[in-house]
Amino acid sequence: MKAPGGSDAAKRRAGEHAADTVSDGDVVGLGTGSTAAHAIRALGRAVDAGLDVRGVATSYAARDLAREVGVPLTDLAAVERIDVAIDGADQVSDDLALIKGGGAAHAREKVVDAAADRFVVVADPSKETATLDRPVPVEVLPDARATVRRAVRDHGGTPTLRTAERKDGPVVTDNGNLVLDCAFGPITAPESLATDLATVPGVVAHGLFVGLADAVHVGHADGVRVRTTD
Ligand SMILES: O=C(CO)[C@H](O)[C@H](O)COP(=O)(O)O
Repeated sequence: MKAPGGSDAAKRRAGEHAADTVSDGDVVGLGTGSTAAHAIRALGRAVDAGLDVRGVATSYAARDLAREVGVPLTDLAAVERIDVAIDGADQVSDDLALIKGGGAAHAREKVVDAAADRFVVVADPSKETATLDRPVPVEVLPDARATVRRAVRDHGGTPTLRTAERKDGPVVTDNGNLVLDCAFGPITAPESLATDLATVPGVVAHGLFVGLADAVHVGHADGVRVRTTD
């Protein structure tokens, strides 16, 4: 479930600013979504200008874009660590907890973002909130959708199977799974909800990213504000 709106100029400023922090020789996690796409395009231009990096894509979409703009790719399965990951978010709280998965790519995004020495989030101001309150995307094994739905309800959530306007039936992720968007209202204890969801059998990955982001680059009309946990 995509977060509404957000100015493309602000997204571009954030993406380009984060791409500027990549160093020669880095293995770079390439996030998914319209804001991370600006970072990938900026990296493509930097590669044209001589920067030596290898990208690790978080989705088919990120991989296709990286190929199109000339960012050399390596396989996630071939790397043990990543220097920096640049990825978008659907919501960012005051303490840099995130909701991700608007593009249903959060399972692979979590592996890549968590493996990075530096995880840089790119966002526009519409993503900022004091307390997370958007539905949390939960990727589930298809056959576990009913049991996971019940477990989500037991944890106080309201699950909705994700569908797409231009497809009959449910959205199927890059990993062949389904997504339940789970509304919990304001999430005042994201860490404990994250643990609860992660331990439900059949959950492949959920979109709460707690304690992972090192910095958030927020694009504004007049520049970029960098937020950190310090
Ligand atoms: O988590 C994601 C994909 O699974 C995206 O990073 C998130 O949806 C933000 O996308 P956008 O930059 O287009 O607003």
